[in-house]
Amino acid sequence: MPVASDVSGLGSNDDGDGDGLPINELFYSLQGEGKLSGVPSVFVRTSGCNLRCWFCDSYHTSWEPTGARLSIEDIVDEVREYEHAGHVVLTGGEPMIHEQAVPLLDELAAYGYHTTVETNGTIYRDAAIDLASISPKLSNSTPTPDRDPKGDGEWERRHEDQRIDLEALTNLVDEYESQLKFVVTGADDLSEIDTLVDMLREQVAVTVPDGDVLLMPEGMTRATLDKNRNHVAELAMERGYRYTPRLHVDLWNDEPGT
Ligand SMILES: C[S@@+](CC[C@H](N)C(=O)[O-])C[C@H]1O[C@@H](n2cnc3c(N)ncnc32)[C@H](O)[C@@H]1O
Ligand SMILES: Nc1nc2[nH]cc(C(=O)O)c2c(=O)[nH]1
Ligand code: SF4
Ligand SMILES: [Mg+2]
Repeated sequence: MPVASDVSGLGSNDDGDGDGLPINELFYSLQGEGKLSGVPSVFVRTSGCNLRCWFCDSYHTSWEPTGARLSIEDIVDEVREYEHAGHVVLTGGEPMIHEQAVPLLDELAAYGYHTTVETNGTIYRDAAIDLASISPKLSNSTPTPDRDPKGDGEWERRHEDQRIDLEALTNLVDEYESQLKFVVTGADDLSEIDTLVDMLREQVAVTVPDGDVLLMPEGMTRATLDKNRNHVAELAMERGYRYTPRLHVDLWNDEPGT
């Protein structure tokens, strides 16, 4: 199976061939997004991303990546401390930029965990993934100079060039149980989503039901979600796609470690 080789964009968190993974945070919460919303889960958040969405709710994994390198063994030991959790969510940043995500997922599978990987869908890896939670990035995510949180649009071109990789998306959808989770900012996004879903349906060997296409309101705070969620819910009803809440934001706003 092909593996995307360009995993650049790590900045200071480039893990090369080193052992372990740069971890930004590890915490226990409820899965807040997607088909498994509400399920108690341990979150392992890697640092570093190959994209730069202007709205990224995990700024310290993308725009300013920070984290400590932990061995696979130490990560698994920490996960196992949360004895009520049978689900692990590997997220980031972009977890699939890290080659060491594969042995981590193997080890978690060996302990019997259900694994969800939250990914932007630009990199395919052959790994022990029970649910590929794919969030392809629409043009609404591009850090144009007017909405760059850090600079003057230096990442605009690179983000735009890399945000969709149809081959990686096809492999992810063909090889894993999956959901396509789009961040929606308005009605204009729907034609872009329809076009991408149609293109994918032509490429993949499996069926992609409308129920596996999820619309998620943009918003890293409760206040922003209050403005966006009803409109996005109505768009999901109109189109027959599924709506996903951001349960963690509803419950805990933007508190870290939730
Ligand atoms: C921080 S990302 C990490 C995983 C991966 N890089 C990705 O984008 O899918 C986790 C999830 O949060 C979503 N997300 C990030 N910022 C958001 C925002 N402001 N509003 C809604 N969803 C957001 C992403 O689309 C993704 O589904
Ligand atoms: N509770 C909770 N659920 C989540 N689902 C996906 C998340 C992510 O950041 O990938 C996330 C998160 O950060 N918190
Ligand atoms: S792809 Fe994910 S982690 Fe990377 S900038 Fe976008 S939302 Fe943040
Ligand atoms: Mg999050």
